[in-house]
Amino acid sequence: MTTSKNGEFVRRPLIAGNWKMNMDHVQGITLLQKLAWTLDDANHDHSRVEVAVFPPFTDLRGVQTLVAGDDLDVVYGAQDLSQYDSGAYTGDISGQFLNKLGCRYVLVGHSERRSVHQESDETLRAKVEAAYRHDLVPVLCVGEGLDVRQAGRHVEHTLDQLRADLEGLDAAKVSTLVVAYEPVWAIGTGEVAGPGDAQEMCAAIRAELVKLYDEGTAEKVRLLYGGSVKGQNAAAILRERDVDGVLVGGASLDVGEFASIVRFENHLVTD
Ligand SMILES: O=C[C@H](O)COP(=O)(O)O
Repeated sequence: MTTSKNGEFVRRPLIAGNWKMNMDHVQGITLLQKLAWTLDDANHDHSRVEVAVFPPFTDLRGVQTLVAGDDLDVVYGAQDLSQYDSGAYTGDISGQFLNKLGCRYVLVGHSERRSVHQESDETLRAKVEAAYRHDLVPVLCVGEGLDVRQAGRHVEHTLDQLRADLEGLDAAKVSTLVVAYEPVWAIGTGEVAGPGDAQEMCAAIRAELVKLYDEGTAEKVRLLYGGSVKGQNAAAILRERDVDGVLVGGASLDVGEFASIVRFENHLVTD
């Protein structure tokens, strides 16, 4: 996490909670309400560290109503979107609908979409474009599996995904992008990549963005790490220069744990 001389963050950190297929719309509201109270009690400064949740589609209307009704500073996004805007695509959700539900972000290419739903880079590129068409900020997820890591090809593999999914996208759009590096072997396994691994990949991604675009653009892109992040390891990861936030799965379902990740600055000195 890069800070300027006066202690301000150069890029506003983003702490994102991906609820995956957990929390029905009633449970989701309760979870979000408790999170907001907990952060309020801790006097969390949302203008300094942004907090986003990614509930299932069926929760989004309830989340929108709660956020608007209680004037919460927590923002939210969807876990996926269709590459198409409307039409005969049974089961798919248009970015237009997500925009109307007040979503700021949308996950694109989460490893569970790539593996369970076989989403190709071509599809993901179209989804990134669809997100921008509907004023949603894509959180593009990239990362390698265990076999690739063991073969020592993790950087090459992850940068290949990045290039493929961003092909044709202009610098103005990319400057608002969020990229989440999630090594698949660390997702939901308790196996967390070390802060050094997170930094190595985030630095490589930023260097690649400089090559593809320019330094000014690359410096604006926020890079997150995801994979078994908990309250106890978040600060060490977030201390790394090129890591601008975290994408949290399991621990985002536990209010105390997630709030402690959001409040990582409290642990920066002691960890
Ligand atoms: O989207 C979140 C990631 O898949 C990480 O999940 P996890 O924190 O449960 O390992």
